[in-house]
Amino acid sequence: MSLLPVEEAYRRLVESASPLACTETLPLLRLARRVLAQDVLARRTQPSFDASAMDGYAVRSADATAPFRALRVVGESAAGCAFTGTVEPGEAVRIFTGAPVPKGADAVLIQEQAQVETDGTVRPTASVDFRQYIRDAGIDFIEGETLLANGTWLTPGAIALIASAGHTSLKVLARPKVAILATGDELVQPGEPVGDWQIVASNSFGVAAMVAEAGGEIIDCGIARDRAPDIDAGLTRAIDEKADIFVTIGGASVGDHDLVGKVFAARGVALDFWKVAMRPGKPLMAGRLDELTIVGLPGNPASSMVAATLFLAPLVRRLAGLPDRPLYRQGLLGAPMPENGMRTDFVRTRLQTGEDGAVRVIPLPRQDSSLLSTYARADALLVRPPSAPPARAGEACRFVVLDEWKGLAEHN
Ligand SMILES: Nc1nc2c(c(=O)[nH]1)N[C@H]1C(S)=C(S)[C@@H](COP(=O)(O)OP(=O)(O)OC[C@H]3O[C@@H](n4cnc5c(N)ncnc54)[C@H](O)[C@@H]3O)O[C@H]1N2
Ligand code: MOO
Repeated sequence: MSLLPVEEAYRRLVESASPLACTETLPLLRLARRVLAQDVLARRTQPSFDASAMDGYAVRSADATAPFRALRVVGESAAGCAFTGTVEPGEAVRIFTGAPVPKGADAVLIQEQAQVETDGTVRPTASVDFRQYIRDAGIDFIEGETLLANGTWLTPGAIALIASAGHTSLKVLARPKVAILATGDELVQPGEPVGDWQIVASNSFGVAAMVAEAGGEIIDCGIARDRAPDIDAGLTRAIDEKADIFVTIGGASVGDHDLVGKVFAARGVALDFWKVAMRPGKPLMAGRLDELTIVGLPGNPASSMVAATLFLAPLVRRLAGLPDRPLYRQGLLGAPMPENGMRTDFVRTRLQTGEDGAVRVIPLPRQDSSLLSTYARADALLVRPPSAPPARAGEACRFVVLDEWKGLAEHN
């Protein structure tokens, strides 16, 4: 099989995917980072009464025009406790922010513009306009109004709006379930004794963190030995647990112990592609087994993380119903780059924002795909297209931010 261009692999694996049909009903405190699976209509009007926007006095605006006369304070309206009488000419009602404006009053005189006399009356020191500092009933929303449409990504603001509109729980899209299986005789779980020739399985944890951030739910299938029945059992578990995506790590290349592809073939996985023209991450595999999407990540740590960044995380976001996040950004090369080979090179880099506001993309010194120390230090992947000619520092380039929080908080 020839190497598939990165863009074509993205089209096939990510762009062809659509949000899951599964929904669940969740309470307000669990709605963060979810996507609505229903329209949200206001169950009430907010505010349901004319409310004061300031602390002061509810007055008739005609009474607050020069020459100012003292007004008799006939009561108090506080938030949650209304004055039920009527403000007559020459009268005022002490009022606080959020409190109902009493009948008769048509403006709020802020207390900074009210002189309290020794006899308890108040004298305006400035005029107030008709309806000044009054929030009209329904100014935020009106009962029955559609506030949020099906498919909306629930931001903290949206969740507050939902609560205000009188809802306690809502229907949202289920999170895609992503089963992750590490493969390899050399792997031990973190915390287990590491024997001769062994290493700690690390990729599954990096990939799981990425999947969770993209809105997925993890099914940890642990480590499979380099034996077909072990890998097969992982796949069976993914199916039994109704995973939407089955991710394998390692065993994707051409070695005698790289069995993932063989197991998939034996199980009837329809392989869409194997091997993408990228470095690192070349032996990436994608296919389907009925409703299950299969993603075979390469084992080298940087390879699996880069492939997961470019394909798996966007796929999870798609299934979760989240908006696509633009992967590629523009910057300037922070160092000269040599001519590139046939695969798109994703170079682990630091980002630096100059005084001119431009983001400079600076390659880290050691790029071997086994190096997690380099990967973890990187902010971004510099994209070097296939066969790119040598480039000078300062030339325009594209890069992929590895972690939105780290990458953008520090550099945009
Ligand atoms: N003759 C060839 N050899 C290789 C080729 C090739 O085209 N021809 N491709 C190379 C490339 S590129 C990559 S990438 C690797 C990927 O190989 P696999 O996907 O089969 O990965 P493994 O061989 O299982 O492991 C590679 C490496 O990564 C370590 N590993 C595996 N899983 C984990 C894990 N969960 N956590 C941490 N580290 C892991 C493993 O111990 C190996 O050191 O193949 C090249 N070879
Ligand atoms: O693609 Mo491999 O990922 O070059 O190390």
